[in-house]
Amino acid sequence: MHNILVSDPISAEGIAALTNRTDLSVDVQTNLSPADLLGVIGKYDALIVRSQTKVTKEIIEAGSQLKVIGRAGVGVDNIDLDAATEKGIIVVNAPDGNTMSTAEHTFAMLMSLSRHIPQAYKSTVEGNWDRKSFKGVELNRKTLGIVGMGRIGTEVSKRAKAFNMDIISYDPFLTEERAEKIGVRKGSLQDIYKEADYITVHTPLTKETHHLIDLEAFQQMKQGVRLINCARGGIIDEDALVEAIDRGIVAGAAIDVFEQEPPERHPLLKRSQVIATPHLGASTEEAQTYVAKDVSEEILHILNNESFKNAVNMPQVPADVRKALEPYYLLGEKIGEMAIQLIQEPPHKVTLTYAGELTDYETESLTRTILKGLLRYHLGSKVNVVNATYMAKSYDLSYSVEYSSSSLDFTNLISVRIETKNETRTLSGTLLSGYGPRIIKIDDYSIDVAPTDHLLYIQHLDTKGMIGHVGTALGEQDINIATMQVGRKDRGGDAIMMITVDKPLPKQVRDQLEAMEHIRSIKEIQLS
Ligand SMILES: NC(=O)C1=CN([C@@H]2O[C@H](COP(=O)(O)OP(=O)(O)OC[C@H]3O[C@@H](n4cnc5c(N)ncnc54)[C@H](O)[C@@H]3O)[C@@H](O)[C@H]2O)C=CC1
Ligand SMILES: O=C(O)C(=O)COP(=O)(O)O
Repeated sequence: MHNILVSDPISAEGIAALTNRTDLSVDVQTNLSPADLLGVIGKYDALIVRSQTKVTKEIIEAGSQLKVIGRAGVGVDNIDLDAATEKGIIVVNAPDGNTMSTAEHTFAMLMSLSRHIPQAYKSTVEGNWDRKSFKGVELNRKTLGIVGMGRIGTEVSKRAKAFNMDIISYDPFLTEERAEKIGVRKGSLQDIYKEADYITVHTPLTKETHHLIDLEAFQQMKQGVRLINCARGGIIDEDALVEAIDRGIVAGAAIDVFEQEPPERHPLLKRSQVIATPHLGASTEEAQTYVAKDVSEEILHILNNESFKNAVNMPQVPADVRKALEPYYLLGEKIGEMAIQLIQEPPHKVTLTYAGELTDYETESLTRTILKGLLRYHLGSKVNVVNATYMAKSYDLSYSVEYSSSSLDFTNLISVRIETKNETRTLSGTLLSGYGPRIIKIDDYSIDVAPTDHLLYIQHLDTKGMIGHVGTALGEQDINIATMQVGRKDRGGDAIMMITVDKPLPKQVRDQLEAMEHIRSIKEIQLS
């Protein structure tokens, strides 16, 4: 039974996929204080939030069972992503469900701002009939600057075009081709400041976008510019906006989101040029149902160990790539697990090489799986594909990935080279059609071994009788040999045996083998 906590108001219809399940327990508790949440989070496997709940490092650390945090919406700035990644908790969002609603809200704000609708409404219901104070401006033939041309920015641009606006946009990922296709001009932030009559922001709130629009930016803007923020409080510096309004640079601002929510008597709210809504961009029947449905589906997939698509703290793996790589994940994990057991000292560098048909795929997810196998051996189950690269870095283990055209006549090949201060070991494996994962090379020795639970790797001198001696020693202690592979470099030189046995070796057998003449080293390899 998995326990799920929903800590912000969410569409009941949207989460029906979770609440209808008898194998899940879903608690909806939308009035928890941070202290309450801290007290209860320990028993939940999944947490679903909107923008209200602040999922801090402290909450994440107290979430000892947490596997997934679902954001029923887009912005994840209320979730400490680094803390979640460090703990191996997947964070998923619902990136598409509220695009239309937020674009429409932005447009409602743009129009309200131009025609002073909120101010005029207030005046009218107060009994006035003031037709002079609320003279507006047309959108027709005005220039709209859009900062952030993602999903919402693009939908806003379509609506603005229908109003015959000229659109100039800045987004680090906006190419000339895409700009042309959407029918907007690509420009810099400075171009926008110089030319725009209206500026609307649609970026996430990040370190880079925090106070992106500050006093210096306002000083470059056209006198009488109007601003809209339906993205995140903090992208526009609120104090600078107040100053820009007071200096007459900004003629009006429409604000849906605030640096602190609720904004508690911020001077902005005292300016008659400012209209505001309480973070309503995504608040429609439709958007709330879509985002809740999307995030519920993702949570179900994650709790059932199925593939999912909207993780924000690990790479997205398209379904076709995941399907193609699925059988390699097991091979990769086993190779990682074996490689770490071949070395005697802490590793400082790992090089992964993919060859054959693996070079056709984006292999980041496979890399994470190999690192997971490698790190788990010492660090345990706290390592998973979400935090594998983070964990590697935090243990000063650098890793790199190479693609090779040489796959040693196999259709696919994964090699791991693991380096310590004094040793370098390499291990290669392949997925043999019809046979599954095989280890086909250790250092310079070719072998053919299935990565089963108990392996015995013996380095010895190539001399007669070795196989018999080892076989007899194991047999006498009731250790059954399932398979045995031998390999040598040169006649009479270094040789290896790779033996698969049915159970771990008792210490006395190990000691006995180690004491045997011509045996150089014995390594027991346990795979999970
Ligand atoms: N008011 C509300 O209720 C809602 C607010 N939002 C906010 O709107 C934001 C945008 O949402 P989407 O369009 O769905 O996200 P998106 O991810 O589709 O688009 C964001 C765009 O911002 C661009 N960007 C990032 N840094 C930038 C920078 N420094 N300058 C210019 N562009 C930059 C990205 O390249 C991307 O194209 C969200 O991050 C969220 O914070 C989203 C939904 C509802
Ligand atoms: O999706 C987003 O980023 C939003 O800002 C919507 O926030 P909300 O879910 O309405 O609290």
